[in-house]
Amino acid sequence: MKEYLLVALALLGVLIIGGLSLVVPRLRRRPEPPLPTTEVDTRTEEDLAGPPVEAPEAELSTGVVVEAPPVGAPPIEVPEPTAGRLVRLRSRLSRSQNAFGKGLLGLLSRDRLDEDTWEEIEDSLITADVGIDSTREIVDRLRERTRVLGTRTGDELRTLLATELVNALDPSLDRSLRTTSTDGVPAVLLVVGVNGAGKTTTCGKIARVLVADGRTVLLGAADTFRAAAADQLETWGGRVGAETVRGPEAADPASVAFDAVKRGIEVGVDTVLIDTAGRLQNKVGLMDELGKVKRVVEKHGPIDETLLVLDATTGQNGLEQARVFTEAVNVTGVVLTKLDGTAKGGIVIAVQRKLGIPVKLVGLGEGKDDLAPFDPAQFVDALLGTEPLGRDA
Ligand SMILES: Nc1nc2c(ncn2[C@@H]2O[C@H](COP(=O)(O)OP(=O)(O)OP(=O)(O)O)[C@@H](O)[C@H]2O)c(=O)[nH]1
Repeated sequence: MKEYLLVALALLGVLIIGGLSLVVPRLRRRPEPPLPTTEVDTRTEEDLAGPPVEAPEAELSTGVVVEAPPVGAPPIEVPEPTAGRLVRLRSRLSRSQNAFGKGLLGLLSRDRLDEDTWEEIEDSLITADVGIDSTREIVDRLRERTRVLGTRTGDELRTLLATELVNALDPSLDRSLRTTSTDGVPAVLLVVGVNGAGKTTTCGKIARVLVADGRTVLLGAADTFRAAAADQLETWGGRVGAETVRGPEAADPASVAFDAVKRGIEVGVDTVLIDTAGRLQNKVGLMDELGKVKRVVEKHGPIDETLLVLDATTGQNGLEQARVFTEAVNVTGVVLTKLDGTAKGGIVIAVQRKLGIPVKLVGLGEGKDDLAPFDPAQFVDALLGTEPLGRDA
């Protein structure tokens, strides 16, 4: 009996030891993670921040800093494509539409186009800021054509008016933006204009237009007069993943512009967009400052595009200020902002005629993508509140 008890105890001991040897290693081993159903993001904050941004050489001398997008920044936006924007935003021209569409078309559809009616048509065009010379030309041609063609129906008159307005906008002008890099050197766009015209906003919107079209962009905050302008620009850039080069407050705008292009060459972007200040006491100061920005930037290569930003609501007065800029730098295109805020859409015609420079872009609101490439036929259709009449739109 005693032997049986000893054998049973020995067997029990063997069983316990065997069981433990199976269980203990399992307890020690870390449990296997469950098989992931989706990819797990194992990146650290450093990984997310991307490769470290090298400080440009110039930082040592001028204090210019490159702002990389902050860690944890909101996701990069994909702006809407630019094709057809003017058509989509045509309702923004509703104030001008009343003057042109309702006013002019109403006059033209009167039973008798007598002398008084023609005078009223002339007045309407002048009131809409078309400018005296252009108005005379448009009305003379309309009178002549209605007489020769014996045009009477509303549709025919509308077509004639539209044709004359499009002609006054010279559809043959080149309105493309030169934004493609050549031999690894980015295209450089300088944005000028009086303060408050919408320069910084326009720079941001252009950056979005370029990104939407697949370009890489770097912004240069050479408006060092107003500290908030650089912050504003940086916010615009950050939204579409574009770097901003800025300097300390009241830094030399030319040195910031220089460093922006230098950085653009280093990182190999397609386009460098430079925002400038317009708040200058007098014409000489403005000419000096912009002239210097131009000379210094051109040490890297020629400036590809100089855009003059004009506020459409300032009408004919804005045109006088615009002249100062055209004398200081070689303006290659006009951006007419705030067309949504005026009934005087005719200013586009006056601007082109007076300055002899094509309107390339129009601002139609404060929204991020409220900037459209300018197209004369689409613009006239929007002004008249009509559908395209078989012209190239
Ligand atoms: N309604 C409307 N507002 C616009 C348009 N473009 C710009 N603005 C507004 O105009 C105001 C001035 O714009 P900014 O871009 O700061 O002007 P700025 O020329 O850079 O001004 P400074 O930096 O002071 O020289 C802002 O409130 C913009 O939102 C537009 O097309 N339509």
